[in-house]
Amino acid sequence: MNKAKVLLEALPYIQKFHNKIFVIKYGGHAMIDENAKNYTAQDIVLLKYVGIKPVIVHGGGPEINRAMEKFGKKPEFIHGLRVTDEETLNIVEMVLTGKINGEIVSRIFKFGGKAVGLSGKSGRIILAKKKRKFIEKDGKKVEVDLGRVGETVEINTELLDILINNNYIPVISPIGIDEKGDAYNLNADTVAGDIASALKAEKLILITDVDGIMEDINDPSTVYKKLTVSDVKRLLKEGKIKGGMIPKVECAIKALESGGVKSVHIINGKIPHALLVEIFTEEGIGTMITKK
Ligand SMILES: Nc1ncnc2c1ncn2[C@@H]1O[C@H](COP(=O)(O)OP(=O)(O)O)[C@@H](O)[C@H]1O
Ligand SMILES: CC(=O)N[C@@H](CCC(=O)OP(=O)(O)O)C(=O)O
Repeated sequence: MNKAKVLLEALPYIQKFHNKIFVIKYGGHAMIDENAKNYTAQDIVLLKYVGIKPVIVHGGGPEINRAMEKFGKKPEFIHGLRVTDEETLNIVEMVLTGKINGEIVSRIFKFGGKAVGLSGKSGRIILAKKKRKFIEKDGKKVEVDLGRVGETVEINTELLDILINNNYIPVISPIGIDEKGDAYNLNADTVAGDIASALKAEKLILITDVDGIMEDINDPSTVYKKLTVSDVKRLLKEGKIKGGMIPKVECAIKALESGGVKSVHIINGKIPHALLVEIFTEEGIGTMITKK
């Protein structure tokens, strides 16, 4: 394709999204190598340069697993949530806030962007409380103790508004704080959805390691380009959406139905510049979910 044509195709989208907030959740599975990390950071910087306001929420599940193993601890998950004892919480904060957050900030800086690294504790962005989790056992609902796993009580946008309005790119780790000042480990997808709703974001973009939501999880050619909330609810009921994709679509539904977010996108961070292709082309590259 003619290079100028490619750029011109982006023009209506650049106009449409000027000054709009995009919350981008950068998942641990998408942070695979230097190239993939560079593409994502470059795309975020370009979004900022064309007048979009990106806000980054990151995960880092695989790196937390590796760190836990180094400390002789075995990662354990219940319905996709990491069982988090005190020692694990320290490892989670060390890896997410202490390492990955700073790396993303540096990489954005390397490509010309001004990012500010924060945990959800900073400025009390994520007011959290302990999450109570119930599972089905022998046909009965029983409570399981996930330790220091939290859920959002409230997102405080004050600090984020200041940063966004002064042209910074906030980069947030999914650690919350409760009224007493205790820290909690939260699922990064859920946090991204909550922050997107609180900021009244135009888009919530989830960067992961699969091409989008697939009809058949083993066949990438079955990726859905566009889905509505009711399509997603049907796929959930049919058991076609599993594992780590469940919290993603749950937060997508919540952000679209009650958060005022216009669209949620699930894209593959391993594809070069997937973010730009999804946002600035008609056909996109991943799955776009809308309310109707
Ligand atoms: N219908 C589906 N379409 C695509 N992926 C699916 C589907 N159902 C389950 N998945 C799984 O969800 C995973 C993405 O979630 P997860 O591993 O938690 O990613 P991340 O670390 O990026 O948050 C995929 O790798 C895939 O195995
Ligand atoms: C409670 C809980 O499970 N928290 C997650 C936080 C990181 C995360 O969500 O990372 P990904 O997006 O890379 O999966 C965890 O400890 O792994």
